[in-house]
Amino acid sequence: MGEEEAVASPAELQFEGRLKIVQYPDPRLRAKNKRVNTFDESLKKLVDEMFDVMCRTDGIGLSAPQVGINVQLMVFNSDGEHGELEEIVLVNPRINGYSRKIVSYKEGCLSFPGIYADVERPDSLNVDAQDITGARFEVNLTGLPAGVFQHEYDHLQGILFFDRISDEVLETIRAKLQDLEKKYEERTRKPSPEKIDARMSRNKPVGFGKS
Ligand SMILES: CSCC[C@H](NC=O)C(=O)N[C@@H](C)C(=O)N[C@@H](CO)C(=O)O
Ligand SMILES: [Fe+2]
Repeated sequence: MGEEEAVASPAELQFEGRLKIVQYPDPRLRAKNKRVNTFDESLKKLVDEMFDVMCRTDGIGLSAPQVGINVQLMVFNSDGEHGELEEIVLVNPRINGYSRKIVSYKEGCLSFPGIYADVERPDSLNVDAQDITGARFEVNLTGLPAGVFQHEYDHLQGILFFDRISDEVLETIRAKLQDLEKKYEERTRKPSPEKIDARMSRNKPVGFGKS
């Protein structure tokens, strides 16, 4: 039997003032994210504020741990039926299956300002999630929305985009990651909780589950 997943208390969905993007190597990006089972005004406020931060920072998707709230929640924009931008909210998402087709996309992450790298991911997938009211739904995603979903879903598992790239590609962004580690140490006066140099020798990027 699998491990029972922790559920967030209503207080864990609450926040004061404006949300701010948490940058690598902040440990909240690697912390466990609890399931949400409170579908109330606090959740709506959190979602509204996440869309606001995402727009202000030129993001195309955002996960709750990136604003320091360790719960299984993500938001992103996708093309609606008539071409207009649609706001998508996924609570407690789960991936049912992936396509065999793999595509490469130059990804950036709001928690790594100005850093981009090619990441390979399945082109489409089928997902189960709950909406902001708690209602369950299933959706097929393809192309950019599939890529954004997988990027955010990884955040909910504590996986960051550079975990999925080869050592060769990692080498091209290593100095910038080290700059972020240094900035974190200066800002917090604490040692960086992770160092890219410790990862450089591990040559196998994180893989995908069932296809
Ligand atoms: C391809 S998935 C990127 C999702 C990411 N979300 C959270 O970290 C994100 O929004 N990254 C931005 C840096 C991004 O991709 N912005 C767009 C639009 O400005 C870009 O092309 O840089
Ligand atoms: Fe990200």
